Amino acid sequence: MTSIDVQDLTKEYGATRAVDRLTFRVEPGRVTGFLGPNGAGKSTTMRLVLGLDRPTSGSATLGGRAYVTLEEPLRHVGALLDAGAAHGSRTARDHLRVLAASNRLPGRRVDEVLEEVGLAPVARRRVRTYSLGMRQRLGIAAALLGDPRVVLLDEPSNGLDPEGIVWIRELLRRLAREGRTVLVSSHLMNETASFADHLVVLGRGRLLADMPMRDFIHARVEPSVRVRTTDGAVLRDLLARHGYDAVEREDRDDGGGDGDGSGGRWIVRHARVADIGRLVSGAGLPVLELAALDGTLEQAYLDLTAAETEFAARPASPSPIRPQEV
Ligand SMILES: Nc1ncnc2c1ncn2[C@@H]1O[C@H](COP(=O)(O)OP(=O)(O)OP(=O)(O)O)[C@@H](O)[C@H]1O
Repeated sequence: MTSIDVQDLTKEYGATRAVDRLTFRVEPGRVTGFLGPNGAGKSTTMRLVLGLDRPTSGSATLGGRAYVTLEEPLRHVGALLDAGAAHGSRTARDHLRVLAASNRLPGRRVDEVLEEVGLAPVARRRVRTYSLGMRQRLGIAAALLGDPRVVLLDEPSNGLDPEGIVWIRELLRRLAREGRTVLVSSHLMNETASFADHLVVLGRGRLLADMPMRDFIHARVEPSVRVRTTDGAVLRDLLARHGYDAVEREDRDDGGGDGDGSGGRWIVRHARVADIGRLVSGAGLPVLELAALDGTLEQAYLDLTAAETEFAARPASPSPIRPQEV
């Protein structure tokens, strides 16, 4: 199995330390989301892993080997770093055929990956006529060409239409199921939440988090419960007697209640759905609605990176944050 190992990695550009003593491992068989604010060092780290730049110190290896020592590297590692990398005057098919030939890959792989990324019908068009999303698909085709064990994708959803976004999500999940090592950078938190199992988060070149996505969210966003019963006042007193901090939330649609005289929904902070359900039904109150409010990756991420964002356009959000009251 091929992991990516980043060990004490540092990269300086003049006075800028883009990557700062970074150590983490990307394991096979899962999708690792690579997150961090603009300028955090994600692309630089990927470039160092791919041997496109030399570290100032430390190392980045694939299955224990530096990229530059790999023969026919596309057979080991596929990467999408810059969707504009293909030559505009070439057709997509020719672009891939050149790549395949230089890595001694069979020509049939070109047609297979063009089919896989949905570009087969336009494969003979020049790349300069491609839209951003089509170029992105071509970059992904190039990454998959050598059937590699390791896949690194920098912002793969960039420019993709909704169908393309669903497609990339399913592709990433499948690559992980096949036991490949998949590292994907993104600024789209909902997207990342839909495909990542694990997260590596950077801030100003340093490692801020390296953990399962679920743990990352649970550690930062307090769990809450949404509940509605036939009698809001009785519910409020009951919850208060048991020490729960609950607030009534006006319904957005009709300004309160569902026409059944029950009042609005209550959001109970620091609560688990089983505890609130037991309490309310134990008191004999009919439950009209009961739901766990899970924190989102976006909330957890913003909480962590608020202090790390070099180019923040607004003040940091208060902490701790609550799940979205949807
Ligand atoms: N070739 C370079 N020369 C000088 N500085 C660079 C170079 N490449 C990156 N940097 C600097 O290194 C830091 C990290 O940049 P990097 O592109 O790795 O961040 P990133 O996390 O990928 O950001 P983004 O999310 O905006 O793509 C930034 O301060 C950037 O300006």
